[in-house]
Amino acid sequence: MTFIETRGNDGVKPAEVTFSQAILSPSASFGGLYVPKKLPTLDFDFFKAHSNSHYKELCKALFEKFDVDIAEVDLNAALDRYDAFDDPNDPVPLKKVEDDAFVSELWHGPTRAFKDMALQPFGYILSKLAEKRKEHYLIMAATSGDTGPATLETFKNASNVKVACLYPGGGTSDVQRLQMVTEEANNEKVIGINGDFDDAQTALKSLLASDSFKAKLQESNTQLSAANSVNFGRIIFQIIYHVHSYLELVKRGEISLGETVYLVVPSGNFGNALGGYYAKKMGLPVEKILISSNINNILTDLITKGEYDLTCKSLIQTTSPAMDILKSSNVERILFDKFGSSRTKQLMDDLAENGKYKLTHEELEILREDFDATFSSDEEGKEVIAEYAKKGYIMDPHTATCFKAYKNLRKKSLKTIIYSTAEWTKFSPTVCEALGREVERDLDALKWISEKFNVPVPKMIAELFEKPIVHKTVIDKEKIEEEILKFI
Ligand SMILES: N[C@@H](CCOP(=O)(O)O)C(=O)O
Repeated sequence: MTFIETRGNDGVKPAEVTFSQAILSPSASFGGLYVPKKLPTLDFDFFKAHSNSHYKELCKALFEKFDVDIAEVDLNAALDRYDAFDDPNDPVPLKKVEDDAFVSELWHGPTRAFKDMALQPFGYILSKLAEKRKEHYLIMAATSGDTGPATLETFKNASNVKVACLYPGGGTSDVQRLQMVTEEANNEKVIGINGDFDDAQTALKSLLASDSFKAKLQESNTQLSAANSVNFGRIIFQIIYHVHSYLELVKRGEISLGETVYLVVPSGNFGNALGGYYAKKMGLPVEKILISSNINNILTDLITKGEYDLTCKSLIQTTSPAMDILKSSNVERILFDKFGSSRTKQLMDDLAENGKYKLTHEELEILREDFDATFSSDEEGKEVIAEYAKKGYIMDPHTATCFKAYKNLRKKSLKTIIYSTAEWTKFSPTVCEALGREVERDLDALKWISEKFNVPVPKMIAELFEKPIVHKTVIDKEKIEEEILKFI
């Protein structure tokens, strides 16, 4: 399997690269992204053969289909990281919350968010590749709260790798921030910026595309890669759990093989939704992917009106900070898949030059064949948290946004998989507030919810509040490059 570029080729970069090249050097021509040249197909026999497979076996089978240039022994070792999840036999539990709705809990890994599903094995693979090639990499990450901790965790003390993690100062939950600023590994640097996630990700993308920055890194014998979902190494792992959750429904007799389902995906940078889209395109029986957002609802506008307009929006802080994003990376991969590289480049150029683009009526119709979208306010999210807490199910504010999509967007009465992207423990004050109790400190909120609903607080979250703050740097975005170079 080779990978091609969403905005076409500039004649300087190779027009096609292998998987390992794409993940080590994820910046494609004209600031584009790498995508598979041709997606493999998953047929009825594949699904039947894997209806009882362990999650790791399914991963291996999917990697085989993608035919990527990663040694089997390394893939196996990477997948062994799922053994440290809450239940190694079932790393992605599926919980029934309604007769026709099932929550796929993607957060049972070490940092309690879905990012671990991809970043745990991806971190092993990337560091192993670097080691084997005797190369050294700076891995950059921009985070609105969950990617940062997961990146730091997967690469801590890894060989041949350093990490620079950018987070918006004041733009994450306390637990998310503590997960980052208490990280002690000496190959990692955490940098708060005076700005929002879009500023952090814009800085990351411009450094990825900057020849002068890369030349400066070269002086320290270092190359540049990224841990965000701009890197296809993240996306490949984010296809698998969609297939797994579907097969789990079949296994439980909730659906028969071939029956279509809805997927409801809380979305910011769109990597999780893209994984669902690729799974659908490869053959997973999915009726539609329903996108849920918070009031930073640019994805809703795109999918319902065909408009992507940054000029009339500014980023608003919400109680679901991981989705406080307006410049959503992976929409570009969908545009490429639907409309090809020259149209994608045109739309991305429009966005860069004018801050907006508009799809034609026909293009919108094509997009809506696979997607529909809606958004929830913080208040609506809290109502959902309270409603399901009464039934004994505690969820985080990102997952809560999904229920409006589940209730309002389905045109057919099909079974529905709702993706839960983070554990409630990362947002306990919001959950407490939703349940009618005001608390000031995370620790009090964690204790109260845990006792009242008999849900555990994982050790890594409880311990955070005792740990020393290691990373105190908070800078203006103009200083990011300088700060990173000091660390290399
Ligand atoms: N929601 C993310 C933002 C980065 O997304 P990614 O999937 O591209 O890494 C976060 O929580 O950091």
